[in-house]
Amino acid sequence: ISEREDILESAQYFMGVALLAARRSRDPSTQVGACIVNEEKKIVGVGYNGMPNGCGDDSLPWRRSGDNPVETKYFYVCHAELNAIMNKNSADLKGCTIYVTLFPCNECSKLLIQAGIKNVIYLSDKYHKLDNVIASKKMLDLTCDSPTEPVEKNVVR
Ligand SMILES: O=c1ccn([C@H]2C[C@H](O)[C@@H](COP(=O)(O)O)O2)c(=O)[nH]1
Ligand SMILES: [Zn+2]
Repeated sequence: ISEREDILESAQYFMGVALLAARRSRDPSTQVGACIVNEEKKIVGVGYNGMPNGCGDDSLPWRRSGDNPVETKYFYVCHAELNAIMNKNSADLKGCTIYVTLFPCNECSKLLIQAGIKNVIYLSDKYHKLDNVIASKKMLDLTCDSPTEPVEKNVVR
């Protein structure tokens, strides 16, 4: 029997899990998935962006803009990274790697850092010009073991 040559590399596999999680998101504009992996390369938490538990899928707004910010999604939505941390099935996340389909915002980076996550591998960096993402990168550069890395898009999709 000949050896298979198209086996997924582990980074592609974990980003694939993050992409699958993102498909659960009800956000009409940006769906984000996150997959946290420990040092033994085991998945310990998965999440996607969504409204808080118990708030009901249609009770809060999904719109991006409006005269009243209370009528936009931003005050309500739980980010994928927060949900991946909250869904963790392991006591602690020290030394873990997170695979995330969108570069984490500053608030998520603070959570990742405080949880002990040491590597961030991402797919899209579409908000790289925003101040919150610039600040996020500064914090991750100071705390991560290796520089935050993009995954080759064409290999994952
Ligand atoms: O670190 C992050 C940053 C953003 N998200 C989520 C939050 C929102 O649901 C979308 C962003 O919506 P836009 O319409 O593109 O502004 O992404 C996240 O989960 N993690
Ligand atoms: Zn965030």
